[in-house]
Amino acid sequence: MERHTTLGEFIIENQKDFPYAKGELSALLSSIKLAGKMVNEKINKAGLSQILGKAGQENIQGESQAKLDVMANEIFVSTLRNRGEICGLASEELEDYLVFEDDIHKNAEYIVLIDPLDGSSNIDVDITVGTIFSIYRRITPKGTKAELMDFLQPGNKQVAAGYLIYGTSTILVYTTGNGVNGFTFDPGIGSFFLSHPDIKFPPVGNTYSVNEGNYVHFPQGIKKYIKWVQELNEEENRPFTSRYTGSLVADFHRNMLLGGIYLYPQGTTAPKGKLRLLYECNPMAFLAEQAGGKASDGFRRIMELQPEELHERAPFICGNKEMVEKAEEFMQKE
Ligand SMILES: O=P(O)(O)OC[C@H]1O[C@](O)(COP(=O)(O)O)[C@@H](O)[C@@H]1O
Ligand SMILES: [Mg+2]
Ligand SMILES: [Mg+2]
Repeated sequence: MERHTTLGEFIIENQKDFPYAKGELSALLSSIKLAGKMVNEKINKAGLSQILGKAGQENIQGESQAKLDVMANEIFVSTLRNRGEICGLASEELEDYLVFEDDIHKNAEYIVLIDPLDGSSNIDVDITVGTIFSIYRRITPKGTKAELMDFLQPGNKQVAAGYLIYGTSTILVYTTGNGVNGFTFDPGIGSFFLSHPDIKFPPVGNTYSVNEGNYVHFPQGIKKYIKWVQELNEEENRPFTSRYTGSLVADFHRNMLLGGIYLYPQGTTAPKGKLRLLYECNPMAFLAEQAGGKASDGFRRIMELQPEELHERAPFICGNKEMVEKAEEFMQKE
């Protein structure tokens, strides 16, 4: 019988990538895995347990929170708080970052940023959703309280990033800067097993993911790029296929496995786009680059952007390298 590597084993085996590792990052990844299992369990029976629908309150971004947004956030915050590997946490669902002040946490090395439930508009209609996480080493000295500067680091300082996708099966995909690997959850055994080793974007892609309903608001460059992908050109395999789920994690995952590009550009109604730089764009950009793809705001590498606010947004173009460069070409021409 073929032996599948568990996520736990893989994390430990790959600790050697970090010569000075003391196991804190491995323990933190295991905590994220545990919280992911708990959220997965809730999502799988969402329709039966009164956790569909709105929570009746808004988050800092003025979005009405789904009950599952709040629940997933609580699960991640309590799991990560109780296991002492981080000194602070920031979340899409929390106005301000959390500082964990007791001694264990104060001496912790890492901070985490999360989008506890990505694709919230799809929860009640049983379409794939996800969780996104990004991990940094703190800047402030150990033994002190975490500060805003620990969170406002550019994406190229991430030590790890990943997502959980709650779809036909539940998969945890992550990178620590040595490639991207995916692990499928086996509910019968209760463990994640390596199912997608060393994921790379295929050489070419022909799928584009964008909310065309916003077309009228898009910048000229993006309008012209979308027209270009829709033109007939058999040699270049155009027109491309349009696929857009309304869940960044689901569209990114499909495009990384099958080839494609995801775009959430700025627009007249959203001058900086919709997606949040720190816990949506940066982690996906790290994964994309590690899988041979690219992520930009149309002009600059996402991972070089210097964040100024916790919940700031950024235009986001991410996918196969050539496809992103083509979109950038149209943006820069304009
Ligand atoms: O409905 P729109 O405007 O196309 O936005 C969909 C995008 O917004 C998001 O839902 C934003 O994420 P959240 O659900 O975590 O707020 C992405 O997952 C998705 O790609
Ligand atoms: Mg999101
Ligand atoms: Mg969310």
